[in-house]
Amino acid sequence: VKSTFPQASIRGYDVDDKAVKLANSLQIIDEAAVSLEEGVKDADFIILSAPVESSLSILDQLQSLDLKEGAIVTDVGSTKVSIVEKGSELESKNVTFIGGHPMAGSHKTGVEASRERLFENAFYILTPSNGTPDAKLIQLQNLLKGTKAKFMQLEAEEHDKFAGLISHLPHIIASSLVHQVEKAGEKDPLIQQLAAGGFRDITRIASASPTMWRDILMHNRSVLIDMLKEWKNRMEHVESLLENRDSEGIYAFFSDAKDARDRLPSKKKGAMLPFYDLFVDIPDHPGVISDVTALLAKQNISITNIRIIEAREGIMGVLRLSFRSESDLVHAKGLLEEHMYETYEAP
Ligand SMILES: NC(=O)C1=CN([C@@H]2O[C@H](COP(=O)(O)OP(=O)(O)OC[C@H]3O[C@@H](n4cnc5c(N)ncnc54)[C@H](O)[C@@H]3O)[C@@H](O)[C@H]2O)C=CC1
Ligand SMILES: O=C(O)C(=O)Cc1ccc(O)cc1
Repeated sequence: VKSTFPQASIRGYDVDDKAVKLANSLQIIDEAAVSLEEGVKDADFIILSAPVESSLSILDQLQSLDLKEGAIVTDVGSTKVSIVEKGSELESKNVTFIGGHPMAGSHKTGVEASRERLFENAFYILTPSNGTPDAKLIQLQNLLKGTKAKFMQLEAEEHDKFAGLISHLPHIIASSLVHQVEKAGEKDPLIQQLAAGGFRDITRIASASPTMWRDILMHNRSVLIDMLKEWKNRMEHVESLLENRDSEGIYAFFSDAKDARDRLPSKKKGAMLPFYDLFVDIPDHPGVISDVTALLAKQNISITNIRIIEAREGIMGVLRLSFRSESDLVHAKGLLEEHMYETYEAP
């Protein structure tokens, strides 16, 4: 928002004080509000970015708070039907609710996982309802144009079906795989050590916030129940291919999946790329940053992003280094600790 509207003032509120403080010191917000009430009064736009169940509770609270006439409220939740239904109640206050879902992110949570270009080239779904004035929809897209996302309008029901299939079901499957390996690992701890490569790729998302995912499942229940039935049928099909030693069928199972996977539109820079962050405490004296980067360069560890956080005069600053892979991160951490730097990873 700031890149397009430098004059805009962004007020942030979170039930967790630490989150607001960090957002303030990273200059993601201009001002911390002490309460929801203070945060929303006079606001032209209100963006809810809490887990779905919490956003529903915030929408309830907004009903009894003073809001500016004509204000636009939107959210970024991963499910839309229940949110859009609750949001429409704000019409009685002359406030427009438009559901939103930027379809990009990562398995990381918290303010520290925010990125200016996170939504670049990603689809940003908006779910206006029949009564949503066109002018309000245009105003919201205009506000968000600095994200450089590709806006798309969907019905809330349609959204929940699509997101269920491409995001929520895969999340359940990833977490189930981790459970299966964890269970087997109780008997045979070597299994966990061997779980690398493909297993880590396919299960990365299982490291995401359990609160966020509980809420997503609770609010896309019926869609996911149907999809799990279909999934179980598919697994039974694989099982029967194995039981029947159907080598041709097994080949076709993989070959058809490969063809379909290879036809998917390619990933564009900026969208859905995982990142691995390491935070390094840096004393406030010249040359420290070049020392850190030189140490990593000598070991051929590439940094994909670097940012200095909270470097005010006279205090210890924090350097955020982003890497392409977890192994680069682990390597860098070891190296910097050997050189007496204090490091820590984002939760
Ligand atoms: N993580 C991701 O990759 C993506 C997440 N989303 C959606 O965005 C929303 C937020 O997700 P994240 O930013 O990842 O979660 P997060 O856990 O990083 O942030 C959520 C924040 O909401 C705060 N919060 C909870 N209840 C609150 C309340 N009643 N009032 C004020 N603040 C409250 C929490 O303290 C926390 O700081 C979720 O609805 C999620 O479905 C959408 C696209 C991508
Ligand atoms: O980690 C990833 O790759 C994601 O896909 C993150 C994500 C999680 C939830 C969403 O609704 C959208 C994106």
